[in-house]
Amino acid sequence: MPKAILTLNAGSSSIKFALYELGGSTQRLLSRGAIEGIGETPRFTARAPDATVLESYAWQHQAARSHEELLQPLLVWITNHLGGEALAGVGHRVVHGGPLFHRPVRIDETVLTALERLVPLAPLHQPHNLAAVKAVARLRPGLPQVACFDTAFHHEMPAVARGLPLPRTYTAAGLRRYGFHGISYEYLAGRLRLLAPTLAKGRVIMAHLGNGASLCALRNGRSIDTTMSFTALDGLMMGTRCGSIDAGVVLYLQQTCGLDVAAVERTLYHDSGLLGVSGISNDMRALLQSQDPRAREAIDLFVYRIVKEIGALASALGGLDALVFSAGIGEHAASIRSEVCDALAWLGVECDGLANDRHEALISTSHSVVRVLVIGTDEEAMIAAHTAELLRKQSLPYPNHGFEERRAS
Ligand SMILES: Nc1ncnc2c1ncn2[C@@H]1O[C@H](COP(=O)(O)OP(=O)(O)O)[C@@H](O)[C@H]1O
Ligand SMILES: CC(=O)OP(=O)(O)O
Ligand SMILES: [Mg+2]
Repeated sequence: MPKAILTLNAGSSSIKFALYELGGSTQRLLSRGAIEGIGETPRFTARAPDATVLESYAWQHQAARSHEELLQPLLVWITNHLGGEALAGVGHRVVHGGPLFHRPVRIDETVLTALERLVPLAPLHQPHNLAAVKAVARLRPGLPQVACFDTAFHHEMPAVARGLPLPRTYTAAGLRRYGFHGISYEYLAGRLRLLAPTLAKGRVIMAHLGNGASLCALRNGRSIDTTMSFTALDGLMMGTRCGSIDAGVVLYLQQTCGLDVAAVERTLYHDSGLLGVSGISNDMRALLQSQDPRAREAIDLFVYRIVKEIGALASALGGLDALVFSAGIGEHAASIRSEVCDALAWLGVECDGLANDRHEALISTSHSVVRVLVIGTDEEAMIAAHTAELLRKQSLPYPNHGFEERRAS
């Protein structure tokens, strides 16, 4: 019976998963899927690598459901699908690793407690990431769980890129720039090394444009700066998040508009960005199809902020050799890519319209000083690789860890 790794990326409205067979030194994708519609009418879908549906299950009634209740059918399906209990471990996307965690780590009670303390630094993600960890610990005590961090890839950014110009008492307490989407950037850096090894050693900017959006500047495959910072609220405008904003706005919202802390958090994380500016949707597809001028205004601001931040990161890199688009918008929205590229003509970016419309891997012309690429990201594959590596290092079979100790006591 083959051993397998399950990856979980738990968010507020969905839990994305992937199942990999554990080979000698590689992992083979068996299935990918999601539990979607959490908080409304949840449904679970598992697909084969070719996207055919293997299993689909909808809960009967709309209800607030625990992660445990939501993950139970997934674990049962995995057991049946694999022909027995064959999971070797679960790898989680955990968005914030804070100052302590800068590589994947086996999760025990101590690790979990440390990660809980980071919830205020990633209120949109961390509580859901950790709820999935706790649910798996209850459903499958003894099953090894590994946390892979969005922040880890940026850990070695130069000190100047990590700094925040605040009094030392605060920076000493951990207030610094961390950066996110690192699992995605690590995957993309690996893909670029395979596709264009020489280019990968150069000055590269990657644009992860999904619901959350950020840019990463890489030199020789390593992050030297990124647009998100202490929290995943900084940098680019996003689906519902504002991105970089004058800190004075936060004071004004509280002091003059009378918003309390919870209302400020809701405004900046949930009600801003594409949704807030358009008043229509946080979904780029809906905005691109809309005739409403507010949709265009939101898209213009989204593109403008990307272009401006690319200029800033190109300065940090001292020039630019390659620009990589990725994630939902970056991989699929040709018009957004072409608007960004057109505005970067001064930097030597020249987009090939036909290649761009066809979503080809290389979308710059042969004259373009900067190579422009579209690379699909795969955070799940990266999490599976890290989880498998860590479990191998700790050599199978696994010793019992903190969760069981607590249960036994
Ligand atoms: N064909 C498309 N054209 C334009 N935007 C798209 C397309 N497909 C997906 N998107 C956009 O991608 C975004 C979601 O990106 P994704 O990487 O899936 O986000 P996340 O993983 O953070 O949920 C949404 O704004 C969605 O509208
Ligand atoms: C860190 C972050 O913004 O993640 P996501 O894009 O999944 O919301
Ligand atoms: Mg994502």
